[in-house]
Amino acid sequence: MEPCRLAATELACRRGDRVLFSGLSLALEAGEALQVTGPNGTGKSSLIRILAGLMRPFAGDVERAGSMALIDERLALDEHLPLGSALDFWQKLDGCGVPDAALATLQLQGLLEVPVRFLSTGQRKRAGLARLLNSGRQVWLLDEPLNGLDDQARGAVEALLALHCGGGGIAVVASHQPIALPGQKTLHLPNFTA
Ligand SMILES: Nc1ncnc2c1ncn2[C@@H]1O[C@H](COP(=O)(O)OP(=O)(O)OP(=O)(O)O)[C@@H](O)[C@H]1O
Repeated sequence: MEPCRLAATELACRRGDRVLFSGLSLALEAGEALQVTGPNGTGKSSLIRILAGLMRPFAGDVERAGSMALIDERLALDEHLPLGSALDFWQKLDGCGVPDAALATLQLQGLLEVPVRFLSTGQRKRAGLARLLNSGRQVWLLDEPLNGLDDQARGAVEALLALHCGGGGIAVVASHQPIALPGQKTLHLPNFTA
């Protein structure tokens, strides 16, 4: 697999009539992780969507190499299927299953028979992370991955991020909560407020 890379040059983001940030550049190579911090409304989610290619920046460019995955509050799993079947659906498309060890780390093994719509907030978040692992993508863009998680699950997410980057992946994590990341690089969005 080719090494992945994610770089942004002189990005600006406008929402409505407001420029949220400008002059923002970043560069991540294989194995690196970045936490994006800032108070509510500073544009963390907007930056993640720009990096994903889902939103056009007001100015600047994004350079992407490698396969990408985005996790936000929307759970891309069929609400009517048991969790195991909902994950299997994507496994068939992606050709990449969730390793048993990851299911155990995310404490999902006992929930595979439960319909997705019955999962609690934290369980839904963990299911979304299983879907992420299922996709086998190189560049992870995670929008508030710790929301709703208990301490044990937070530790699991940190462990999965360390494994992912240790294996040559890249992670960008938008979070207003502290999170342990390999290298512990931080980009504080208010520093780029226009
Ligand atoms: N479609 C839109 N049109 C106009 N303004 C928008 C639009 N979407 C978001 N915004 C505004 O852009 C700003 C940044 O939103 P964004 O969701 O990127 O912030 P955030 O830092 O992720 O916030 P939070 O920590 O609350 O998740 C907010 O003030 C929001 O109201």
